[in-house]
Amino acid sequence: MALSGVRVLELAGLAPAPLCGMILADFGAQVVRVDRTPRSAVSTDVQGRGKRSLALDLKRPSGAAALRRLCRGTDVLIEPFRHGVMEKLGLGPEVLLQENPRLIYARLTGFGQTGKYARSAGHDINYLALSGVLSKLGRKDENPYAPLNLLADFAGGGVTCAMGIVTALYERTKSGKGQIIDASMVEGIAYLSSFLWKSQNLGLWNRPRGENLLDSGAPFYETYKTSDGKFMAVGAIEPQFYEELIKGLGLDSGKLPSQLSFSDWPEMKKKFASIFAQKTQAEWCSIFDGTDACVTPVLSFDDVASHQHNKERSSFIENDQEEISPRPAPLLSRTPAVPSFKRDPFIGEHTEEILLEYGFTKQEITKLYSDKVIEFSNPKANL
Ligand SMILES: C[C@H](CCC[C@H](C)C(=O)SCCNC(=O)CCNC(=O)[C@H](O)C(C)(C)COP(=O)(O)OP(=O)(O)OC[C@H]1O[C@@H](n2cnc3c(N)ncnc32)[C@H](O)[C@@H]1OP(=O)(O)O)[C@H]1CC[C@H]2[C@@H]3[C@H](O)C[C@@H]4C[C@H](O)CC[C@]4(C)[C@H]3C[C@H](O)[C@]12C
Repeated sequence: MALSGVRVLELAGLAPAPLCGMILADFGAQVVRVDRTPRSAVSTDVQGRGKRSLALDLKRPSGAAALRRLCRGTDVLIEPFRHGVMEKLGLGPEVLLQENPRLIYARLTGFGQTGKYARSAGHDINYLALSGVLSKLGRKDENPYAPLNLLADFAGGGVTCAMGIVTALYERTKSGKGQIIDASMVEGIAYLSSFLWKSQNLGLWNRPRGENLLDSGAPFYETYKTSDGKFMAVGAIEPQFYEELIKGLGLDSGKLPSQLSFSDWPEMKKKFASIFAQKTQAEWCSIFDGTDACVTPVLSFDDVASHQHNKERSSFIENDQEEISPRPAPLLSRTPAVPSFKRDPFIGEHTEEILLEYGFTKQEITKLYSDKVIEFSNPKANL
């Protein structure tokens, strides 16, 4: 796999850092999640695929010293705390990079390492708000609306940080040097929104929220309810595709206002809605599948894996526990990701084997254990 041989330590965090670690593990890196001890009964990390767990108390001097030692033998550290936490533990980048100049120290936070909010708590919605993007999301006359925690946590956070890590790993092949990555989710999501900034001059966003081309203003870029309570998604932007949509709906474009007549959009939406409400989702699929009308079913999580297209591409996978989840993307032709099919690790499940691998002796491990700095988990006790 592309990242095989890369050693990663991921300090356990909430949502973005676990995704970042899972991406690296899916593409072949050896990812160790450093969990807290005393451990809670169950890990809250649902993105532990392919990782192993080491339970280590970083607040104890010997625990922090153990992490320093682990960092000397690792390529990447992913750190998910607000600014100042690592410094307080004596584990700031100056210390760790001095001991291992090849280390890539990835700091994945909401607000970044500097600035007024660097030490403030926050979550996805706050980062999205500060990036400016939240102000664009939502329907007409409604409050701004955050699409779950997908944008800041995962796109602007986990994925962007993984890109930073892979870029730094590539650069290191030339310089031999590591570096610090300051991955702010506010900036990650702002960067992802470059298109919105750059397209302002095209007049795409001149109207209030919810009245523009791609923000649910246009009738041809909308979801519509079907007679069986499901939905269809319509994205017929280009005139030739719009024409196919009109045909599929049984309308005559000669008798309709022009596609880009903004003032007619609200009425056109009502018309489209009443037509979509007359057939089931399956009926609409049989009309639109195989056309260029850009009309697709809005699939539920129950239906998505069995949809013919997704099945043909094996886009979803099932692990040993019969849990279905998305296959890693993108597909690399020679060295594709090979996700683990095993269950996620229990906290502390691999403490001993990891420490041995990183050069700790049995005696050192026993001492850390008797000092309650590390913890082991017996998987059978968790079943
Ligand atoms: C799914 C829920 C999560 C949703 C997340 C969401 C919407 C997000 O936006 S996540 C993005 C959050 N932001 C960031 O990650 C940015 C950077 N981080 C931060 O800003 C902060 O970390 C913070 C604000 C997120 C949290 O602040 P906090 O004060 O708690 O932490 P820090 O200041 O960073 O300091 C960390 C301290 O911890 C010490 N530490 C760390 N590691 C160790 C260690 N190994 N040993 C010792 N000590 C350690 C460190 O030293 C710091 O100490 P100090 O403060 O003294 O300096 C899920 C959210 C809640 C989940 C549910 C919940 O857990 C209950 C159930 C549990 C059960 O097991 C499973 C079901 C649950 C219902 C569970 C379900 C879900 O997972 C949640 C709902």
